Amino acid sequence: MEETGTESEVADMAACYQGFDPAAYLQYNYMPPRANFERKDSTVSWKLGRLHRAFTEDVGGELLVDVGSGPTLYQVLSGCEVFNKVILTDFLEVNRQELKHWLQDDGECNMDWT
Ligand SMILES: C[S@@+](CC[C@H](N)C(=O)[O-])C[C@H]1O[C@@H](n2cnc3c(N)ncnc32)[C@H](O)[C@@H]1O
Repeated sequence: MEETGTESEVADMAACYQGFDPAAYLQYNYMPPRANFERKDSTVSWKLGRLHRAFTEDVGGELLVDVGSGPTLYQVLSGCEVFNKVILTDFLEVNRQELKHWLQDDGECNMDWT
């Protein structure tokens, strides 16, 4: 069967992400020195603040679906307060695995989100 334009674009995007390393991504983007959850003036603190505001003032409901979660879940932390169920998604198995490690608390995750 012939691929549609959308299927082909998704396949191209998946190819771009091959070799994606969740541990390196988390280290670079969400750990000091580049990121610091302890500092109020850091980018991650700003993002958490904006997400908290959006979730507490603007939206809420039964189901929150985060598309392209990557190996992170900070983006839904405030959402957990106002949605009954949260689904994290990613087309990379390595990212889904990273999140499963944290959920299962098996000591294999690269970042502790608690
Ligand atoms: C920038 S990364 C993760 C972002 C992460 N939530 C953060 O804030 O750092 C974007 C993720 O989206 C995923 N992704 C891209 N296109 C997607 C699609 N069409 N369906 C599902 N996941 C997708 C990639 O695998 C990648 O892990």
